[in-house]
Amino acid sequence: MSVCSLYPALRVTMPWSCSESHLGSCRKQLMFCVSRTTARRRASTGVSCSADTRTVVIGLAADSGCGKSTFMRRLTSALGGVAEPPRGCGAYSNTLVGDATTVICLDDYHALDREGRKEKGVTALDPKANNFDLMYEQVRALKSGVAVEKPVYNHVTGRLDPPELIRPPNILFIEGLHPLFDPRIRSLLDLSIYLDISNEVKFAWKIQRDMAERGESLESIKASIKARKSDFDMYIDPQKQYADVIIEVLPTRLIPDKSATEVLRVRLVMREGVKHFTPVYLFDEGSTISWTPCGGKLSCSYPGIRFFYGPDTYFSDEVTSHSKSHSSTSPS
Ligand SMILES: Nc1ncnc2c1ncn2[C@@H]1O[C@H](COP(=O)(O)OP(=O)(O)O)[C@@H](O)[C@H]1O
Ligand SMILES: O=C(COP(=O)(O)O)[C@H](O)[C@H](O)COP(=O)(O)O
Repeated sequence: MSVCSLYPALRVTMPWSCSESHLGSCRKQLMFCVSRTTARRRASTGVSCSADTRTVVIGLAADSGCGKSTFMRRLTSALGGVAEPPRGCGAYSNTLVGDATTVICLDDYHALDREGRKEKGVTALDPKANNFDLMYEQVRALKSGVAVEKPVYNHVTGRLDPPELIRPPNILFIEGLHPLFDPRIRSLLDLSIYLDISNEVKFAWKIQRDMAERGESLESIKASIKARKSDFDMYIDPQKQYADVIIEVLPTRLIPDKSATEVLRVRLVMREGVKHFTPVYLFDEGSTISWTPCGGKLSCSYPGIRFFYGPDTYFSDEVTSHSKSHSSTSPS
């Protein structure tokens, strides 16, 4: 392979692209934000790279329940083929292999299993519970074209299963709690993404997922959220300062009486000057656009859609803000 490009996926409207079917159902509000200087370059978003011999590595960081797996499923399918666990792996593999992509979940590098964390009184978010040396060695090996035997963390038993073979793909995603935590691992990343989901939305997503899919009770989920809060603030949230792309999901400001988890606002921030990454601008580079369509033409209550693109700041960096609001109920 000589060139790879991710244009459709990293246009990243994430799961909420503005399609006709979404416009009709009126549930979410979107806002995108891109850096001002990168916005000057060209109209399409993309990662491109010459990759004759090496694997492109993309990190996706977020807390539990923030949509990492959902995002990865969508992204890998957009990049070709149905991403599935590797052939011959155990039943509880956390890995997804697609035509050009492999997604590994960094939970597999937990150094302490569930019992071990309990004994030591640490959460999975604590760096002490994770083996960053091995994570670094294996991501580095894959990036340089060498297959690895990666551990597997079994989320059902809470223990480590036998390792699985991971071959170097064209594009390797490393998703999890800490892809941007260790500077050695950051240095291996060609692109980094942070999903910054506001507490209201994150907890609603996590509670519904953990109850439906992981058999947890509401009380135990709430207790776990509480127990993890300080480690989230200390070890997970600060990673966003290193991300090239930040996707914020926040409660709406459009409809004050709607519940925060029904109507969402999304802001996309893209840093400038990232090698091989060409962020998006809307309509006309460097311009400011604000658009609110006529409510009478929407199938939802006015203003169901709001769209904005213009200057903004992120961690003191000047960025340009894209905002697009529309409504949709489908999460992914
Ligand atoms: N883009 C989205 N829009 C709406 N809901 C979402 C979205 N992404 C995730 N969710 C909800 O959040 C839950 C947790 O998402 P998941 O991808 O499993 O998170 P993570 O892998 O970060 O723990 C999902 O079951 C889904 O209900
Ligand atoms: O925070 C996470 C990440 O999972 P996710 O992002 O998929 O929620 C999990 O709590 C730990 O990996 C420990 O796993 P467990 O709680 O199963 O022991």
